[in-house]
Amino acid sequence: MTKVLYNNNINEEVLQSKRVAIIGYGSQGHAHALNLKESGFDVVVGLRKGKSWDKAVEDGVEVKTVAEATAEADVVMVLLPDEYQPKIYEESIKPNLKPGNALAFAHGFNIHFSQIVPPEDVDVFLVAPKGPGHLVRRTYQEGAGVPALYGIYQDATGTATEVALAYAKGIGAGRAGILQTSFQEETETDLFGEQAVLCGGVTSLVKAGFETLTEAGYQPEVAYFECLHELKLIVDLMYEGGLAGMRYSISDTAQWGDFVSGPRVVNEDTKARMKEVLTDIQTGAFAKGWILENQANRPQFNAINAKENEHLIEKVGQELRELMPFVKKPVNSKKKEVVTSDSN
Ligand SMILES: NC(=O)C1=CN([C@@H]2O[C@H](COP(=O)(O)OP(=O)(O)OC[C@H]3O[C@@H](n4cnc5c(N)ncnc54)[C@H](OP(=O)(O)O)[C@@H]3O)[C@@H](O)[C@H]2O)C=CC1
Ligand SMILES: CC[C@](O)(C(C)=O)C(=O)O
Ligand SMILES: [Mg+2]
Ligand SMILES: [Mg+2]
Repeated sequence: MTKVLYNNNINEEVLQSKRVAIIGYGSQGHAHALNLKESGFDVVVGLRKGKSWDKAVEDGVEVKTVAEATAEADVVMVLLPDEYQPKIYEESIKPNLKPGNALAFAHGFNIHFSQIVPPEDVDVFLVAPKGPGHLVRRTYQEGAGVPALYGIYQDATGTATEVALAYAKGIGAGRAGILQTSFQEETETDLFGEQAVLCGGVTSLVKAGFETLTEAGYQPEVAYFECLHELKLIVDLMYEGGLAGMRYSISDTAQWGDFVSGPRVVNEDTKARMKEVLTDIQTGAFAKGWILENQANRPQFNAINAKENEHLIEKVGQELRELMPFVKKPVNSKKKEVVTSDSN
């Protein structure tokens, strides 16, 4: 089995004498900055003036411009949206990097697809949490953590691995498990997971189930509870005990239906489509399309996003969630409004 590292395998001393700049204060940025700070590390956040800047100040974090934070730091973690990283790197990060610094990422996209080419005299590593930033923060506060991958692209100082592991421990990943990877493996598996299973796969499955029931005349509220709300409860059981753990709690009728009908819906044909998705990621076709979409100011992204927000499942869900005060309100620090060329 691959070696999994935990807190007691990692000596964080190497990071204690360093200043860490967290560039960006969104989903991942706020979690890394606050977790590292509470783990005892010296953190400065790099931002432009605006919503995130105000939020970071409110949270009691030291905030400077991206250029200033980079110039002061030994470790520079880039937690900007992937699509804006190359421009901000060229303008504000690269001119302020010093030999022996570490340049770090939470996703390998820009290094792997050569959108950022770092100088040879800095370390380059990734620490990629395998979970949304808001849960990296929430689980840390609860005394738990989200697992993370670490990978070294460039080791100019000879200490890149030590620093990366100390960083991963600082954000709480050592409570859940830290695995070694490469930039290629992290980039390709992360893109595949979010497209085929975690985000694209699940939303398509949920919508197809909801539409099948409502188009057959069943109440939208019943369809919402059946296909979306209960999904969390079922996935919680898988998280705790795998597929068998979930199957232990469901009825035998459900388990028989799982065995005979599941493969009618998700089958070899679905797997063939998944392989096509993976090929597009591996060849760089997906990355090229996403880069071009951004260069054109996201016409398709914005149109699909607007249409998705109008789906009946969203309207019904909003009404039902308002009647369930125990359901946590969505985190709204993450922008998802229409993006124009002036936004960044
Ligand atoms: N979301 C997640 O949970 C995960 C993300 N990742 C990776 O982490 C990285 C960050 O993603 P994510 O946390 O989703 O990003 P978000 O979109 O949540 O965060 C964006 C942050 O960048 C800031 N920003 C945007 N443009 C600029 C600019 N021109 N100058 C300064 N600051 C700017 C925003 O500030 P402002 O308020 O001013 O716009 C905001 O603080 C990506 O590489 C992503 O792939 C990895 C694992 C999971
Ligand atoms: C699943 C989506 C993700 O890869 C993540 C939260 O891990 C992302 O890029 O946001
Ligand atoms: Mg991911
Ligand atoms: Mg991702």
